[in-house]
Amino acid sequence: MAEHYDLCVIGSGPAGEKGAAQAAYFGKSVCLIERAPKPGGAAVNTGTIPSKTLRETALYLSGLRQRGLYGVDYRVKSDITIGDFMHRERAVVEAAWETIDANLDRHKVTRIQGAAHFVDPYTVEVARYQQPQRRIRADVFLLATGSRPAHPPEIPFDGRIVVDSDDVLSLTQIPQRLIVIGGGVIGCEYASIFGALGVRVTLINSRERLLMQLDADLSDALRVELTRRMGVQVVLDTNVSAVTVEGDLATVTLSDGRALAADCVLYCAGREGNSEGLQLDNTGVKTNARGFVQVDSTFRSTTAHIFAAGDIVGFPALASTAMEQARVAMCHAFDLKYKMQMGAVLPYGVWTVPEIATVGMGEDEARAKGIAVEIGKASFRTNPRGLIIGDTEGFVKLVFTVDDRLVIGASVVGEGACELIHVPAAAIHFNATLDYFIDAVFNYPTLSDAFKYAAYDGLQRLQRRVSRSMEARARVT
Ligand SMILES: Cc1cc2nc3c(=O)[nH]c(=O)nc-3n(C[C@H](O)[C@H](O)[C@H](O)COP(=O)(O)OP(=O)(O)OC[C@H]3O[C@@H](n4cnc5c(N)ncnc54)[C@H](O)[C@@H]3O)c2cc1C
Ligand SMILES: NC(=O)c1ccc[n+]([C@@H]2O[C@H](COP(=O)([O-])OP(=O)(O)OC[C@H]3O[C@@H](n4cnc5c(N)ncnc54)[C@H](O)[C@@H]3O)[C@@H](O)[C@H]2O)c1
Repeated sequence: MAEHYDLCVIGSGPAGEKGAAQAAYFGKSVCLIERAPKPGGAAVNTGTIPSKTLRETALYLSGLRQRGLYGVDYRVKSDITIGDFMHRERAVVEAAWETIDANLDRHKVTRIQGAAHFVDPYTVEVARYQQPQRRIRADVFLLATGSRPAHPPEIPFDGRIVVDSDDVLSLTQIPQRLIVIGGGVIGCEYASIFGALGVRVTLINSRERLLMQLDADLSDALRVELTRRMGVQVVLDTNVSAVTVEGDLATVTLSDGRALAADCVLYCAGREGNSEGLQLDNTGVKTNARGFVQVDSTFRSTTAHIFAAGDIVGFPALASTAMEQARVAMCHAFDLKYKMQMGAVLPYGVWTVPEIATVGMGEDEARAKGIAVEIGKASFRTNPRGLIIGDTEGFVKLVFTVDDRLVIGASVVGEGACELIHVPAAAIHFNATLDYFIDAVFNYPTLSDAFKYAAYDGLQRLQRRVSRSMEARARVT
């Protein structure tokens, strides 16, 4: 006979864990099914936490973060092994497993290990390793099965020489030459990490800039830093026409005919939704061509009692948003009148070297939409804290409307960007104008203080606009 729960969650990544905890907190009986032996999904096991830990390790061991202080030759360790590189990653991942286990136990969530699929809209069957299948019935389902790296058939993935962002964590040695295909977030982050370790990295992107979703000045700053500080060769506006492997050597042929050789190729050009094994055709839940589940603004799928959150619904596909989407979904599923919508102001952090973070509307997007905006910028070069920590290339940028000086966007490039961005995020949430940054007092010496100088710069740019239009009017009359 099938067991029955108020809620059945499939997947224990950020969306599954937080959705389960949300419903359980409000007294619902919850069962969580996870096919992997450990919880946490891509965020803990293959994506966010491993890559961010490796970044810290690479920055520490290479001494890159301190080179602004002690010179370009500064190094903590010269022969970095894969063991050095991976040691801390394992420790952090294991600590994250414990945190998730404790959270689910505290909320009395029933855990089942196995791969779930639907047999009808209210019943899933769980295939378990060397154990009998188990049937679960529930009033509400949360699909939180995440995404996986896209594997185009023409790329000869072998998990050793041609790898995706999951396999890269199992490399047995640090490559000497690495080709990264894809200048999106994953490609740029791993190019930074391996570049910091001293690996000869070539980063290939089919688009004309890295991280096309960012303002051009931000992605240009990243390209310049990758090239200048880490010797990464950035190839833009170029497609890959073939990847071949012979012995221990990979060759990547570019659309312009060039052939590049390397001992490792990391392919990271997009992800697709983990929906195909769920047998959603037994439920009426609709997906798109890339396997992402269609949901409305409450994260309800095309079948009323089945919700979906996190990477399985596609954009923005971040751990940060996955958790919130799942909480919102559960509030609607059980009418909890608690958190009925996502926050409107979503920060976005990219853990490249340098770190980049944005919030709200970018300058380029605002101008493309015909919104009259001005910007204000301040460099870490003239910021005392920037000088102290040796980050003189970083900067902050505010985007605001010309008419009423309403701050609609902000970005930060440099040390601490992903933390600093929460300052303008709060300002945008509370509809602050530029005057907030003019009036606020910031600790000294801090990088946050740069926002005040960005606001001053914004005022000066506004003033120059007024002067220019007065001069133009004077010329006409
Ligand atoms: C390299 C990399 C770096 C990243 N860095 C960041 C970052 O810095 N910041 C950020 O916010 N986001 C980052 N992300 C994105 C983030 O990891 C994902 O957005 C997040 O993990 C999505 O959470 P989720 O719960 O939707 O899915 P996942 O974390 O993918 O979890 C889904 C779970 O469902 C399980 N599952 C799938 N199918 C079944 C089934 N049929 N039965 C049972 N279980 C099943 C899987 O085993 C998995 O454990 C990164 C991703 C990658 C790949
Ligand atoms: N810091 C973070 O928040 C973070 C970090 C990593 C991943 N993620 C998540 O993972 C998702 C997937 O990231 P991604 O980098 O794999 O994909 P992406 O879609 O962000 O970027 C893919 C890039 O590869 C390029 N490309 C595609 N095919 C190519 C080819 N044949 N040759 C050369 N270039 C090619 C595309 O033009 C694009 O610029 C992100 O959208 C994000 O949601 C987030």
